[in-house]
Amino acid sequence: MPLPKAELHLHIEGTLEPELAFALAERNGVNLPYADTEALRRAYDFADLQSFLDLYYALMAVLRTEEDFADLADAYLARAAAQGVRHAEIFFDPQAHLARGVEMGTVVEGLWRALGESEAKHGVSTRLIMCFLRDESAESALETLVEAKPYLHRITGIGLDSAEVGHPPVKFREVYEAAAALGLRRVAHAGEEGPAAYITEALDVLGVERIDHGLRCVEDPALVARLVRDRIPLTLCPLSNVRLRAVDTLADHPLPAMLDAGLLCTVNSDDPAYFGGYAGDNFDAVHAQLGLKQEQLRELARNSFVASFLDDDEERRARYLAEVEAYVF
Ligand code: HPA
Ligand SMILES: [Zn+2]
Repeated sequence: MPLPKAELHLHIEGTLEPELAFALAERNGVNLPYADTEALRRAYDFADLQSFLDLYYALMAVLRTEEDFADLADAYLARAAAQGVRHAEIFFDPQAHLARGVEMGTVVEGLWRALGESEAKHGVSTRLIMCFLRDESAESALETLVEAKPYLHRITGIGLDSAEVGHPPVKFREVYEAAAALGLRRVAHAGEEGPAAYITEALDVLGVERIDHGLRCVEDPALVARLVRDRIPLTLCPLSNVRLRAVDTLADHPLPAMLDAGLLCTVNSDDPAYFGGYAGDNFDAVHAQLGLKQEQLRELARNSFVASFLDDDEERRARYLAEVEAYVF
């Protein structure tokens, strides 16, 4: 039995495995410019975040109907459950779908078909987090929030993703204020490729409660001290960092030093279909290649539930935390 954990940094569009991409392409009459799944997998050789994002957005062409989004999410939840994920807070990128003529309702209700039955079917509780694309305009983000208003009963929070450098958090001040006024929780990607200053800005200007990635905080000791003091969670994604060349090899990843510094680190998969592994695979990799001890893996699992948005269900959080403490490696 795998270690129980929460996954807090997971883009549902990044769980599109080549096999499902081809199946959905056929169902929807979409032509993919790859001969087969092997040829597609060979394209997963990324130089940086942008080269990944180009393929990530292109493959979304196969996602058209509620059924497609439901199948995508259900496949993820089945895989996650098999790797010990008990709770998943799932990102989605509505602008990438709206731009292709797929409506907000198709995306949210499609995802919800799978999320709504996830507990009964997979034993995984879920939350949905709507991300804005930071390389799109602030106006577009505000319009997207308006489009989402009929579906806010399904959406726990907002996030910020896509190309980071040159798109600082302050660009999205207004939409984060509007979302806060609507009672939405706030997170943002910061310090993946962008500088540590973007992490500080996300905290100060956007009022985020968690930082997605946050890897580059290590370049700013005063920021590290603040993150430790304020118990700000970081949703790290080790295998993603290797595949997108944020670190040279997994052995170079600062996770052990970050844990030693007292940072509230969590380990997540980001875009598992593209980056070589789901949540449990990331835990296995930091154990095998970064030398994290079993008790450090338990700390990461504990942190994942502490950092989760289970504040509306403390009884459940306590149950999950008890599972972590009782786990025998
Ligand atoms: O790792 C990521 N970083 C930024 N944007 C993203 N969108 C999907 N995955 C990512
Ligand atoms: Zn991400």
